[in-house]
Amino acid sequence: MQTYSFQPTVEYARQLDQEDVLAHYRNEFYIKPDSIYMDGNSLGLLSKRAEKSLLEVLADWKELGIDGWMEGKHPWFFLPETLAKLSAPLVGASAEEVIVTGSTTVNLHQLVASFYKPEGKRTKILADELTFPSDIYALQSQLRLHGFNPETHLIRVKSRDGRLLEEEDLIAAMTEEIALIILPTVLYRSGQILDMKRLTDEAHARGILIGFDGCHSVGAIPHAFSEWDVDFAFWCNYKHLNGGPGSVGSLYVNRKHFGTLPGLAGWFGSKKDKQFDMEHLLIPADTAGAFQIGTPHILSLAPLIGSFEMFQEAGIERIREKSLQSTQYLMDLIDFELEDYGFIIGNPREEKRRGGHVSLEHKEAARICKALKEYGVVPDYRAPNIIRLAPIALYNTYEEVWKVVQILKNIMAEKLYEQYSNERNVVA
Ligand SMILES: Cc1ncc(COP(=O)(O)O)c(C=O)c1O
Ligand SMILES: Nc1ccccc1C(=O)C[C@H](N)C(=O)O
Repeated sequence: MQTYSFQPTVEYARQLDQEDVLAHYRNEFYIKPDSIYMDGNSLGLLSKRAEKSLLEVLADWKELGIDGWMEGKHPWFFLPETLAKLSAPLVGASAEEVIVTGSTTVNLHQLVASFYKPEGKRTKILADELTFPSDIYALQSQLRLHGFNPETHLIRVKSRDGRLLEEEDLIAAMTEEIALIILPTVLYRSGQILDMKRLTDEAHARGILIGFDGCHSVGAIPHAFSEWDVDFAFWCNYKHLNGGPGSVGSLYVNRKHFGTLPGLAGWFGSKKDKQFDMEHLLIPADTAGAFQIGTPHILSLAPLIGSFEMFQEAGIERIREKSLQSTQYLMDLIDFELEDYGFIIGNPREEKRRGGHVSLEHKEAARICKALKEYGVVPDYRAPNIIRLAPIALYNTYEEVWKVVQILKNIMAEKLYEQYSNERNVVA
């Protein structure tokens, strides 16, 4: 890639597209004509390879029935492990430390049930006030199961500005009353990346275990969970990883914790060769596979085969490089074109603190999003005032980014958003 040096012209967007080493991946996705999809951070688009692997698994079911478990093109019995091997490099882990299973919220429940061990004064869980609500609900219910009051035992670190979290504030809250810390890798609204290494070091220096919710980072930025010595993590595969609505999620358990009994046990956590002995004594896998519960959702795993292959081929470093450049380009265009219209860029500007989406704030955000949809752009809205825009490295072009800003400028200049109510729809 040439050095990036912002110019506002469409010719410059086209030049960036010509230099884009990942450009050919766009043809591998189903892209709706006359629509610009900027929502791959919420639900990634379908790729032809994901469709193909799903159809292959369906064909195995059609042909083989029960024998698909061991004899299919992608033997179902090992699919969570096969997919773990393909995706472990995305989080900087070994294959055994990852398993593709459950969903984000279920995996959080499993990991808290396994690693939250209140003892003496150390009984509280530390999280933050900006985290995704499902995580908070899960933590509150886990505390209740242990007989604690979430009001006193779930500590939510405050944000100074309602957008970002300061690592110092998180560290200051790591007191001797904290047994476990759960934080996002990337915040779902502002797109801020937390310094996972620093937070892990500080937690461990105080004898606290730490786990991360990687929903908004895995597939968008590189991670080094094992090198950073993170205790555990969990994430979904339907956003940046394009696994399809409700596709199976993933979890990571640091190998130093192998052997920890799963808090929520089930027979798919067994050692593979023991599972069908059907003994009433669980012999757990000696890998992250131990944290599986029941039968894998094979049809919701299948698209991940094709999708993960693409990530392996494209490489997360190249994906991050393009993502950084296209979000920078988007911010530069916003600064240049939309100065007069009351927008605030709410994500951090520094490369090492920003994830894969731009968080654009405006008091009319809900209806600006409705107008964007009407004019062919798919953004997403997060109440009360955020428009999230994610140029995705594998399928969005720089010219699309350029067009999005032109469309937005027209919506603002002509006040086209005024035709809509400034309220969210049922799903965002
Ligand atoms: C950061 C974060 N955590 C948790 C969830 C919940 O995931 P799921 O509904 O797949 O359990 C989401 C998205 O839905 C999310 O963005
Ligand atoms: N699971 C969903 C189902 C329906 C609509 C959106 C979602 C999301 O994942 C939203 C996303 N977690 C977010 O960051 O807002």
